[in-house]
Amino acid sequence: MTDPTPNQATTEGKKSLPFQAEVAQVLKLVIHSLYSHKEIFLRELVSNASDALDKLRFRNLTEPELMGNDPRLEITIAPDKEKGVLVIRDTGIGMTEAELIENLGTVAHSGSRAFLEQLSKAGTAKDVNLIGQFGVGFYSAYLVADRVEVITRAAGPGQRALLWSSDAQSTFTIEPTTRAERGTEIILHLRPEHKDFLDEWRIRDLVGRYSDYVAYPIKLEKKPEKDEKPEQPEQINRANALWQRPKSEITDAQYDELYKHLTHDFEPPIARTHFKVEGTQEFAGLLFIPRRPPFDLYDGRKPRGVRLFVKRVFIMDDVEEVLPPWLRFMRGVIDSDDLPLNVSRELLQDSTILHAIKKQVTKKTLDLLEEMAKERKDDYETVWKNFGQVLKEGLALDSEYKERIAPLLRYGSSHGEGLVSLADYVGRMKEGQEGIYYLFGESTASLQNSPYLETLTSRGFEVLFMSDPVDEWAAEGLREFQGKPLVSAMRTDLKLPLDEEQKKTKEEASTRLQPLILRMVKVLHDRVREVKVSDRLTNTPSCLVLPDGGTPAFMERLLKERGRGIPHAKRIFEINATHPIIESLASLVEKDAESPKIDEWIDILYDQALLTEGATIDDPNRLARRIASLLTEVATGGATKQG
Ligand SMILES: Nc1ncnc2c1ncn2[C@@H]1O[C@H](COP(=O)(O)OP(=O)(O)OP(=O)(O)O)[C@@H](O)[C@H]1O
Repeated sequence: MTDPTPNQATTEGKKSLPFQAEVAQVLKLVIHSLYSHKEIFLRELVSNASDALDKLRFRNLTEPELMGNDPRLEITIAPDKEKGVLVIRDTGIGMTEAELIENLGTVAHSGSRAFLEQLSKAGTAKDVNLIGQFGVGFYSAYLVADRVEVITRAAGPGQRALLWSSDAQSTFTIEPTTRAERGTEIILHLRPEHKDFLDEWRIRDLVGRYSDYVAYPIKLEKKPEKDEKPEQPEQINRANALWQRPKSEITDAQYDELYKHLTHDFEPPIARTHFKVEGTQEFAGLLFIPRRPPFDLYDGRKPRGVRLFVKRVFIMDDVEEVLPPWLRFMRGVIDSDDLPLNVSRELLQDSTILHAIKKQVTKKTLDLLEEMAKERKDDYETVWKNFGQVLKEGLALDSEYKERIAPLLRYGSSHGEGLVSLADYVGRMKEGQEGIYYLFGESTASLQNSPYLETLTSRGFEVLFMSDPVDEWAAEGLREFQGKPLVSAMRTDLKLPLDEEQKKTKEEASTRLQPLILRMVKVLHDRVREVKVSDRLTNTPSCLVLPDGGTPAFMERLLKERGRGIPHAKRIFEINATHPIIESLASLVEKDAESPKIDEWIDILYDQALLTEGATIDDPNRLARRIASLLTEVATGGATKQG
């Protein structure tokens, strides 16, 4: 490091000093960068001003002479279109000469050093884009200005005002100047192509976007036109970081107002949690659950809605940086005191601080949901109806949180109307019941009449109804609850307990129906994996059940519609030995194995089972013709030929 030597006086009282080599390097990059977000300069300079005000307020506690009789703590932005100059002024701590040289002539602070390390790794100029990923504090002024002047006067009696100036070549100058009040003024001589930063609306927009919650008032000072009277500067930020204040001081209406401001929702949120985490990382959080689903919940774009602030300065609003994707419906604010302001998105992703924050925020969100589920059941049902689908994704995506998500799940059930929790279910389980039965299909209404329920409900076993596309995947992720496995009522391995009598009857039926089973295998061999006697049916003649690892028909169809078709696993065709159709068919096979009716009926039974399973049939017209012909036959009591 080369220490600048403050002894090169040129004209009276004016010193010209070289920048430290690293600063020169940063400046060169800033100036030549093609970085598209040049606007961040304002955020950086306002944040420096806010830091300077923080420092003053803090030191003034023990050195009240610093503030003296000027209690103003504020930031002013003053555009001057005539001169092409933008001024950012604060009434903060200011800088002494030594500080000015140290702070604006060397790279001593963490951000820029890390930036330079990144650069040396990436190989100098080739990666000018890096600058885009990285704020560089004060030097970002040169993104838009070709010359920057800093007028500063350190707080406290007896301090001199100084003017620092540089056009970002290899040197800067310092000279005495006049300034009546303490604080710092950054004067940006904007390059011609960046004169738009002098527009009032542009400044308002940028302050609103990045610095709305900076704790001090940010005022816009308008230069009066020739014949106009000067106006009082107008405050253009809210300066009210509600989340940093104690809960006891905040009303519901204030919380709701902030929520509406952040989300543009016209309804208040259904729930909120406001917390401060202290310890290794310090941050404040204020999270809301919207009453209705935000429009971007399923559109595949990165959801935005939880804003990350560093010391009240907005950094980004990528929900997924602070919460897992299955909590993407949350809205609100996280404000860290530990993250560096000028950290890049890429660095953020690797940041251990951010990982720790994400864990805590996830925990706080789950705490809120749990509390609602226990204490505000009706509201929780609304939350569940709106966001349950998203929350369930967590079962498959994040095994770490499975145990916490499981008690929050709610399903329709054969037990009756309304939603039930897994804990309710387990509490009602029958003796000898091995698992938590569930049935997957298009809607609760269609599931209620499903043949797959027949035996289960007749034995008094409750069955959960799952009708979200994500359910199958989620149930597989969950696998069990309180030691009870989740068992699909459609699966082949249902393992219903059979008593000796039932076992005997089933074996006898299998033997008795063997010729029919063989015939069915012959007719359906390319469509089903196996034909067997069922122990799950009571009123329905036949059904299709899933082999291990098979995907339910509804899901297969959905995936196909989304262009992500998967191979179809052949089903097991189960027949109900006591059903009159099966009995008649079996005796027909015995008496008249040549009858063309046999194969036709088998086809019809198969198509019917497909419909019950929720699948589509290849040729609905053929099925319709066959049913019509069967009915005609019954109606006429004769032998009409089928087509
Ligand atoms: N408005 C100001 N008033 C007083 N001091 C300032 C002001 N602006 C900058 N400084 C001083 O200059 C230093 C360098 O500023 P710069 O923005 O480059 O980095 P930083 O703010 O220290 O670092 P980082 O941006 O990583 O937080 C600051 O640490 C501060 O001491």
